[in-house]
Amino acid sequence: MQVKICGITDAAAMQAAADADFLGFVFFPPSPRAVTPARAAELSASLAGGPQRVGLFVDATDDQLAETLAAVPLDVLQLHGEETPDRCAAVRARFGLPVMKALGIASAADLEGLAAYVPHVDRFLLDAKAPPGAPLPGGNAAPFDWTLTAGRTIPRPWLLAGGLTPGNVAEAIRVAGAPGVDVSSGVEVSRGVKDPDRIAAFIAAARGA
Ligand SMILES: O=C(O)c1ccccc1N[C@@H]1O[C@H](COP(=O)(O)O)[C@@H](O)[C@H]1O
Repeated sequence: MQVKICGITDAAAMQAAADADFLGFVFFPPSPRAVTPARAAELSASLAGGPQRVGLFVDATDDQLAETLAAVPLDVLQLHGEETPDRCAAVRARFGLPVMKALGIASAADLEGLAAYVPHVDRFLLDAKAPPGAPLPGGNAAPFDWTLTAGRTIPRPWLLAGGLTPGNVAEAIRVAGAPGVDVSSGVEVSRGVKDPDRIAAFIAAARGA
């Protein structure tokens, strides 16, 4: 079971998430979890081995990606906007890093859309679609119907995201058949502020599922 804790902004959250497989830094300024590349580098400096560092970008330009990567070493690029398969291929080729493509899922038809991405991405992150009027394309504490992925073969490694919490993650894994999970809001005390105890509880619940 792979676990990603997304939207890390402080050292206490970094420490609590040290047992996760992936840590996410949000490089999308409108997010309450956004960090500068310099801040992410500072936080990363305390990481000896351990989780892979994921940079979350939303329709980023090559310049933004290059500037970020010049400041902070990242292991995975999470593309959480409207990036097309061709754009994923171009990012992967130019920056030489694994690409995790986030896609909003609301129906079985949305899952059919994964096929076009398969040759160009290394992993999927299946999230809810942003609720109407939401200011962010993700990180909205919104779940999708977990039965949509039940019994289906997803043609790449994948993480389940959207509205997960320490209290529902075990059930989500069971129903969705997910091999990994990703959380942001569900381990926060207030929007954008992570709670180390909830992070630890989430990792334990996911691993125990
Ligand atoms: O977390 C954010 O602020 C964010 C901003 C823009 C795009 C994606 C974002 N977060 C990602 O969304 C999933 C689901 O979040 P939540 O657990 O429902 O709050 C999260 O795991 C991030 O990968």
